[in-house]
Amino acid sequence: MADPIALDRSAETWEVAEALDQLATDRGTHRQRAAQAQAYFAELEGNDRDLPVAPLGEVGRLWRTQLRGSVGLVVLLIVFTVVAAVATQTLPRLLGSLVSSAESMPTDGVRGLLLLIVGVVGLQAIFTYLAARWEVIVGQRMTAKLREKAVRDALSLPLGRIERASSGDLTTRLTQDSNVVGDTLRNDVPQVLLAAITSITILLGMVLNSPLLTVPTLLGLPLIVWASRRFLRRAPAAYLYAGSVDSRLNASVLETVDCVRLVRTLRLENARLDDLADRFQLVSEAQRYTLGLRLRLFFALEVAYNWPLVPTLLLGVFARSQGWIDIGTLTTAVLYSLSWPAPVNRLVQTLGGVLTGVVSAARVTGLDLRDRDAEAQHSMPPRGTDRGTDLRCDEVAFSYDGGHDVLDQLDLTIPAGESVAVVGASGSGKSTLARLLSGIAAPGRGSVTLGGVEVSTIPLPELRAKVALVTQEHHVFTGSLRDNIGLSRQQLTDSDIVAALQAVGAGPWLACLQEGLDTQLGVDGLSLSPARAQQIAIARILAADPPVMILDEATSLLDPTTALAVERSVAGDRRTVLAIVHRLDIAETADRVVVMDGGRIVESGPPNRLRDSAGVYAQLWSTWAGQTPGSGENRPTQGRTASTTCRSDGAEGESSDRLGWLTGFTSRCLDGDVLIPSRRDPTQTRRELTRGTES
Ligand SMILES: Nc1ncnc2c1ncn2[C@@H]1O[C@H](COP(=O)(O)OP(=O)(O)OP(=O)(O)O)[C@@H](O)[C@H]1O
Repeated sequence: MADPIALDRSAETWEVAEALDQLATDRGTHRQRAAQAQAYFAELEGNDRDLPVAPLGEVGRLWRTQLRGSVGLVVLLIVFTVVAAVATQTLPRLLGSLVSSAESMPTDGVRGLLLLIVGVVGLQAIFTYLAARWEVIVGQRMTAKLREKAVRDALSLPLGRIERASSGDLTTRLTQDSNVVGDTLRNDVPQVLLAAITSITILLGMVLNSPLLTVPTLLGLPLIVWASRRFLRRAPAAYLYAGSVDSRLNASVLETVDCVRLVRTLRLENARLDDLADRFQLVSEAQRYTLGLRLRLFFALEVAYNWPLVPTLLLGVFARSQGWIDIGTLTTAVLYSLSWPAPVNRLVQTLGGVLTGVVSAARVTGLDLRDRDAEAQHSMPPRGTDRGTDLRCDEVAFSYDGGHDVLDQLDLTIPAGESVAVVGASGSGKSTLARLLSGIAAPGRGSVTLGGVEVSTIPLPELRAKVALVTQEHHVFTGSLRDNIGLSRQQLTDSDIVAALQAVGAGPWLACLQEGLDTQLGVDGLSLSPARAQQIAIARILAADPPVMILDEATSLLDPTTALAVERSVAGDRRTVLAIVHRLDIAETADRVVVMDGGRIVESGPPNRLRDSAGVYAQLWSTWAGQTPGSGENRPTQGRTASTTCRSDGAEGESSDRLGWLTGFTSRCLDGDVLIPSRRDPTQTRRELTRGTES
């Protein structure tokens, strides 16, 4: 996979600026240019680690969806805003009338006018208050809905897509981008609305007062339009770019924090700081570019909206001297000219905020896009007739990102109820096979079926109910032990949960817990070792009782005896099981062993038959048996069990999981390609990691 950091580095700021300028001058509609900008950045990034960004046009759809159900509130908001703006703009006219008629009008008339002015000021204050209050109510409602939608979209993203994306990108969208959209909806959009309505009412008031004295203000308008258009041509792409590099900075910070122990163990602090500095450099360059765009806009607009005051005054004095207007009209025109810059200034100041919000909304809406992924097909009508739970691969080929085929002409049939152990060298394609069988990815060629139905076309809920994939990754949710297991299936009884825990060898340490299934886990609760967490992850799936289970080194952190017992429990009840294993004593317990090499199945058969033949498995076995003390012919390893002694706090004591913990920890950090900045040679670092693990 191309290195995103290296690609970013090659994109010097001037190149970005040049490309942005080019985009801005290209012909085409605003929407076409936004699409071009997105295509450009996709190319610049040269990888699909970032989640998709919705076309800017989609943002309107998102906001319309958010508005649904709040239309009444929005209408009220607009009414309050318009009334407040009109009241504000009536004041200069009333003051002008007061000035022009002060001498001629009787005292009662002046008093009436003064009362009217006081009334209008009161009206303006009340409606400004109501508008401000409604802005917060509407904004908060929409923000809450948006957050819910973003989290829902993130949770329903295809697994393959989440795996490809960096965690920083997803986190940035769910936190920072969602916050920005919320702020925009709560603050910037109402401000823009109020400023736009106020500007229009001022302009209308000016024209009604004196078309002649409106001319200087109108002369500034072309400059406003030109500067705004220029800004809007360049800004979307620039803000998109800024959002993207910001995500990468966050990803680096998150990953460093996530793997902080490993960073310390391997003394990678300086490498991580260098990586952060490089990414921060890109962020500050992008921010400098967007700041430059804003400053140029502000400068042009400052000139455009400040200059009418003096010409209006001069023109007004001249018109008065000619007797074309009275003193009240002149006063009103000057008051309008004085009040004109404020809303226009507010409009411009909040424009940058609105644009940032639109771009963040495009990034949040991007979570809703499901193109380019196998899982998109799960919404297609199922192909084939459902005939149970046998798994079948026919002439399957698969490649990652259009690279070489990592699975090639692979044929495999697993009848319902059979347990199959898959063994083979690292990189032979075992995990890829597991991903295809569990529907995370679809084959490039050939077919993968479950009970005769193409896996990639089975609706996701149905597929998830039938096939469970358990990997080395495990997670303990904050909550009770009961909740942690019970969330896999509704209406599980305590005895079901205990049975699932016992099936994964957790019985002894469960007995140590004073609060039993009520024991709180996670933050502020009992902290479990990774091996215990792995037991919980498997128990959770066992409790769900799916007819097909695919285990991808799912017991790697458990001690050998427990691992063996767990794999046997999983295969019980004639469940269909495909287990990827590195330890051959576990493979020996399967009905059949399948040996993979170079993306193909090179051997398949009962373990004892394969062991007695002179094939690949026999060689693997003799190597493994030679390296593993205690292993012997046809005899699974009697491994060391983690000694379980109850500690005073009710948790289990453990002695043999530490190496497993470090191995799991390092592999997690490496698997995500998270830890090693681009300038390091990954092979070298892997070697360092291995040394660190061994020592
Ligand atoms: N996300 C990915 N993107 C690109 N290539 C990948 C990806 N995942 C795996 N590969 C490549 O596909 C090939 C098969 O990998 P796979 O993980 O399926 O093998 P494996 O037999 O499970 O290896 P291991 O035992 O080390 O887990 C390898 O060459 C690997 O580098």
